Amino acid sequence: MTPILALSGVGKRFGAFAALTDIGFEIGEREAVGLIGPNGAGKTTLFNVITGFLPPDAGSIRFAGQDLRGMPPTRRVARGMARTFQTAMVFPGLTARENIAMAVREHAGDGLRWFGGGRGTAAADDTAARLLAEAGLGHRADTPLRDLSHGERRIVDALMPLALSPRLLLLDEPTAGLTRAESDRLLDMLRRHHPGTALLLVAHDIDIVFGHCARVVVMELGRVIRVGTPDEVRADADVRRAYLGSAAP
Ligand SMILES: Nc1ncnc2c1ncn2[C@@H]1O[C@H](COP(=O)(O)OP(=O)(O)OP(=O)(O)O)[C@@H](O)[C@H]1O
Repeated sequence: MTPILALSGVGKRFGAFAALTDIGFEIGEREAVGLIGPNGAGKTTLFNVITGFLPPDAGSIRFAGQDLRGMPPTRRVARGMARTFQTAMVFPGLTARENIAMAVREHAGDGLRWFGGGRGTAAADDTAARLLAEAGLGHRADTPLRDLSHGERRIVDALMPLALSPRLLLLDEPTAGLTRAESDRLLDMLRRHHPGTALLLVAHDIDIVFGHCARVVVMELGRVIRVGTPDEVRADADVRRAYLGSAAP
């Protein structure tokens, strides 16, 4: 089967500094893949290259079989590649449901008419309510974003791109600042209610990555040093040296 994402020989330099060198790995349809590595390994740079915010200098990136060279981020999103919501389309004074409904309508090309109560408002509202209920936040749907806890906000952040029903969701530290229980709940929700969405998950907490991803890509100094199952990665001497330190994970 064609992988949803396939990287081959991807490189990125900042001047003389090689931030990414010869990056290659694949993500299967519906697969959850973790991306770990010490600070400065190049994880965020790789995210930006995959999503089109930075052009690579070398290599190819294919999404569902299509070469993404030169494709702007908005077209990548339209084709089913989403990342944690980073635009200004978040309104602290509006409720959780209203914010997510706006993301749904934005995706449907109907964003600005939201204010006028245009067509599709009820459907978008229903989708938002369903997403919140699935995430265990149904009781907070009518709470303004600014009144949610940090953990609840992170869950809403992750729900915004799900409004796009993406084929691939890239999550850069979605669990930062969450308790282990909140992190597990967020990732369980993603896998249970959105099994058709493949994930690329960056998280500093390796237990979260090992616990929720079928395979793990390990980066060090801009290179992939290992791709394997959590057990394989845990047992790998290079990974221990590079990322995990001398202590066994
Ligand atoms: N715009 C830039 N110009 C120059 N160097 C950059 C730029 N962006 C990133 N770098 C460098 O590229 C390297 C990789 O950074 P990146 O943020 O991708 O790593 P990371 O694995 O995400 O790290 P962290 O876990 O700390 O977020 C770092 O040495 C960083 O200083």
